[in-house]
Amino acid sequence: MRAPTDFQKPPVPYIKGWKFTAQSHISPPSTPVTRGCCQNKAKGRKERSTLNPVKRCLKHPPLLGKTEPYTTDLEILDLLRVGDGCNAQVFNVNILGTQSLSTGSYFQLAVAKTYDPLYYNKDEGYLNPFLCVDRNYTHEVHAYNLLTEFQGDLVPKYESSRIHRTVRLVLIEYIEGTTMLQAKPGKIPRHERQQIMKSIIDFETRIYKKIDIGLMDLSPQNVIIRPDSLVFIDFEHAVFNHKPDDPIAQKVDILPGQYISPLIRWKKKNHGL
Ligand SMILES: Nc1ncnc2c1ncn2[C@@H]1O[C@H](COP(=O)(O)OP(=O)(O)OP(=O)(O)O)[C@@H](O)[C@H]1O
Repeated sequence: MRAPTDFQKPPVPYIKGWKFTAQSHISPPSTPVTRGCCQNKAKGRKERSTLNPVKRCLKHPPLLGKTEPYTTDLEILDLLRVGDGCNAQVFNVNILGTQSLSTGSYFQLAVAKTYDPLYYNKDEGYLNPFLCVDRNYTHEVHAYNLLTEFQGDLVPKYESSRIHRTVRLVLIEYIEGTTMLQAKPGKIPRHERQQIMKSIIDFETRIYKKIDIGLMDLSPQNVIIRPDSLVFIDFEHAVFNHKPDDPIAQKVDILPGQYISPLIRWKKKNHGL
């Protein structure tokens, strides 16, 4: 048996200037979230040590969904988060042209978030990359669909879900600003910092109460600060219907399937903020 690191992977193809065509794709429903649902079982761990990563990707194609015949040509402009080991490959793209029947307005510049299992190796094999990218893609798409009324304001506008070869991606609006993680709190007056925290709790509460989305990854890197507003990104860990899909997890006091005042939920919970 070989160590997984003995296998060579092709270099990450997402580089500045690369042009590619992506096809319209309708995501399958969001995958159920149950305890350990994305963990690698013994079989997966063995396969990771015995099979070349490219062959593994071919063996485990993403969930099917529905591919549509409309294509978009894209060119990578800037890399936002790209590399082997990243959860998703995130970069800015120029939309060169679209062959589409849709009359929706397309923006010229978009963020492409690409769920490529070949470069997903978080937690050194503890998690199964194929189950993770299926979960991440389907949950992100489902969340944006539910968040329609917030798009262009509290969350980026959502353009479409796409497929490039066998890899899934979403195109969303680019938001100019600084993530809360990059911001220097010492340079922001206290009342503004308090207003930021209030806006975060208000948003989380509104979507939890109104459209049944639980944000499991609400953290500083997922809040973009603009001069006069906040924009929230990254919904791949969102859960729906106020509860995980697991009977055991449902008994745990985090998402009991009913509305709870934010005063109570935020008192106990560590959101990493
Ligand atoms: N719409 C956007 N506009 C501007 N920057 C963005 C946008 N989407 C993502 N980014 C940048 O790319 C980074 C990674 O994006 P995102 O959080 O969606 O990816 P991720 O792989 O889920 O990240 P993580 O590993 O933190 O969960 C963000 O922290 C942000 O800096």
